[in-house]
Amino acid sequence: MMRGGWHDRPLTHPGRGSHPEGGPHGAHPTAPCRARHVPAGPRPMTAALQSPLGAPVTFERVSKRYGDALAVDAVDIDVAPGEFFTLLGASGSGKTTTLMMLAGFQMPSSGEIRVGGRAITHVAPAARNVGMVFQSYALFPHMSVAENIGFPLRMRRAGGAARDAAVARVLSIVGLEGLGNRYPRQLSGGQQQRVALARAIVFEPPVLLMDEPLGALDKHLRAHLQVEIKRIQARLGLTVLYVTHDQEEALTMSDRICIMRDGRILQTDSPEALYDRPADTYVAGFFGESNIVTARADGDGHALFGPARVPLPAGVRPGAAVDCAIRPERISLAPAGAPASGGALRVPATVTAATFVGDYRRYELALADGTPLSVREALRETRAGFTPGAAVTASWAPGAMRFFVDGRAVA
Ligand SMILES: Nc1ncnc2c1ncn2[C@@H]1O[C@H](COP(=O)(O)OP(=O)(O)OP(=O)(O)O)[C@@H](O)[C@H]1O
Repeated sequence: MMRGGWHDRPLTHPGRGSHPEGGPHGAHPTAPCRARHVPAGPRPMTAALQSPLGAPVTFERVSKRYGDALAVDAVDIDVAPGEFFTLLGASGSGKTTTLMMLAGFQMPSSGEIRVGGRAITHVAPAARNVGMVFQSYALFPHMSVAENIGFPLRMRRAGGAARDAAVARVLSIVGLEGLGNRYPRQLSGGQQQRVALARAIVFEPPVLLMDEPLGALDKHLRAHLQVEIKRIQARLGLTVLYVTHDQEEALTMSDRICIMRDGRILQTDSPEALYDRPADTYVAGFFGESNIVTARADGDGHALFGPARVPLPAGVRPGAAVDCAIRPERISLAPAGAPASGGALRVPATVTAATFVGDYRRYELALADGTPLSVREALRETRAGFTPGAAVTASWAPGAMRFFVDGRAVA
């Protein structure tokens, strides 16, 4: 929705799963249900129709308490101008509450939020100038597509010609040229979500909030719109705060991802860093798979991963229980007895299961002492796959391993 303003929205708060004319977001009973009124927009229309750069967004020690429950616990977030920033976490981790505090629909219990360097914690939603898109499209059913998209501009008293031009422009940006006269009920789910996106960006807000915007769409359409949203965001230079619980979506779309759990931020990093250097076992478990063996550190800086003796990072004290992790795709397989490549850890194993999964093969192995190991091998035309019972050597670079003590990564 537009500018986060109560005036800009259908009469109910368009939370996930809610219909524009239906009940408010169940998890947010305090959401606004005000009648529309014409706001004093923060910028004159002429400025709003120029292309602005995205604004930086800062949360400083922001908490939100509902009664006894701490939904968001002293979070610090810094989003750069034009950055695609994703909040990712399990259900109830505080993602939506964080977004709603930025939109102005929830008031922080403590801390400060700034947009473009300006403290907005006590600024009314209408004056925050953020665009919003929700899983439920929250379109006005009695308005045409063009009227829906032009609505925020009308609320900002944009003249007819300027409004028509802006609507035509965003219709083209979201790929809906020619559909301006249709009504929402005459559109597919994906098209309706494009209208919602067009409506959120028509006044060119420097910050766009998206809360599970693709959650209602099928997988194929999701993938398509993910690319579209990224394209539009890059083209307009918008700062995007995006909420999802889909890790693949987060990895594909984000410049940085902030992992939330129980209202806290566990790690904020690039997708690559989160995948390769998770700060703890929870984050490691969030993305992809890992083979994890818990072992005792010996007095010589090593631990046994099954039968393999692996070097540990400096700083692991002797006797500590260490979770030693290696991702399935970092392991190579060769027939037993094949020449060794230098530097790799090499472990004899037996294939217990082999599965063809299209672009890769997945193997389950048993190491000599029975330790199970999953391997994911990209298909190579030059070699046939191994079959169950085959004797193989599994190998990987020691540097590909990650180690955790008491759940925290040790580097
Ligand atoms: N209005 C409210 N009153 C009381 N508790 C609330 C309210 N809104 C959210 N909560 C609680 O705050 C916590 C965080 O909720 P929030 O909706 O932010 O999580 P989320 O990560 O967005 O979850 P989901 O992915 O399921 O939407 C949850 O425990 C939730 O039950």
